[in-house]
Amino acid sequence: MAATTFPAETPTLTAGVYTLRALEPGDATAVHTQVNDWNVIRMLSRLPFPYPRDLAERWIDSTIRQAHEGGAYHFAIVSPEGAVIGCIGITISRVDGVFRGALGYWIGREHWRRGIASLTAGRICRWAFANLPIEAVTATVAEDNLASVAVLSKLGFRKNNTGTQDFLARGGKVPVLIFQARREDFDSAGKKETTPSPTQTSEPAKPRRLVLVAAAAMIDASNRVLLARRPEGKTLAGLWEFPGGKMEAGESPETALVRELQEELGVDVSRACLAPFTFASHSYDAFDLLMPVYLCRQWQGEPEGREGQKLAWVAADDLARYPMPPADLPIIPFLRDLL
Ligand SMILES: Nc1nc2c([nH]c(=O)n2[C@H]2C[C@H](O)[C@@H](COP(=O)(O)OP(=O)(O)OP(=O)(O)O)O2)c(=O)[nH]1
Ligand SMILES: [Mg+2]
Repeated sequence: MAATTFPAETPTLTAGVYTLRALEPGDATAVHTQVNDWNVIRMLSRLPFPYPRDLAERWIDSTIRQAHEGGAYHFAIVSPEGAVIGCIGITISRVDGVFRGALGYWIGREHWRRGIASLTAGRICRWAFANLPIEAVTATVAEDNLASVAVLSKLGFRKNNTGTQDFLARGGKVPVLIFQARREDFDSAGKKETTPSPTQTSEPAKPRRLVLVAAAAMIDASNRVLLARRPEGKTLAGLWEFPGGKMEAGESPETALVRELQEELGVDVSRACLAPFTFASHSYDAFDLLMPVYLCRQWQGEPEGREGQKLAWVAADDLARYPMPPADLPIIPFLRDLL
């Protein structure tokens, strides 16, 4: 089903001046030359040292297969000059029915200390949370890998556990730190309200911003509800929402919703077909959301994701399987009762 589908290919992404793209057989020489370096390989658990050239070829083949199977997405990090200077990837695992991604990367030694790991790891995590049905990203690093500990901490990962792991190149077990990040760690809007620090409490409280959003539960002839996946780059990326958007100055909620449904889905809805249903009210970190939700059973045109967002028609009983913004959760039981 849609909430658990994985892309069948590794996409091409940009991170600053770098391009992240699927590995190709022609990358084997660059991969081999750079990874076959004790300073790089000692931090990678599954790689032997010395690293044979044909292993680079076989590994690249396996990355292409893994992407087709939805098991892992590995990217070559390509410099503006077109050189492969490192690799980064997310490997998917499923524990107790919950998908997670394990982040792994290496950067060629000549390219260290330029922030490339932070930049590309942040990019891959944001892509993964917006596009894969994962709940968390983990990263396991050798305890003496201070550079990676700094990278992960800066990105918002938290140390979750410790352990030991076999490191092939070091010939035995090495103490490791296991870091984890969740979607909200990469998204300020999704973060829980935090307790202010003592210095903050002595400052006058900032006025809260109220954001008015109009949204629709569009329901088809089979009583399924239309959900849209918030695309990467927006707040709450990767979460499934009711189509809609912010009311602009001077707009009524209905006018805003008719406009948003045309812009986002390419459907024509008449105001008479919008029936007030319920509302959501939620305090996000940065603003208070007030969102009237309308029912809509009639429109013209076939809804399509005009802003690159994925769409899913979801039966009431399946709604809970689609991660939604916290503001929307109280609405689900109402929809279940209705449908
Ligand atoms: N449309 C919609 N927005 C929701 C839902 N739940 C929820 O918390 N929100 C929040 C997310 C955003 O902070 C805000 C809606 O903003 P938006 O980004 O969709 O606004 P928009 O369509 O006008 O897009 P933009 O032009 O501002 O990018 O409301 C929901 O079910 N539907
Ligand atoms: Mg919107």
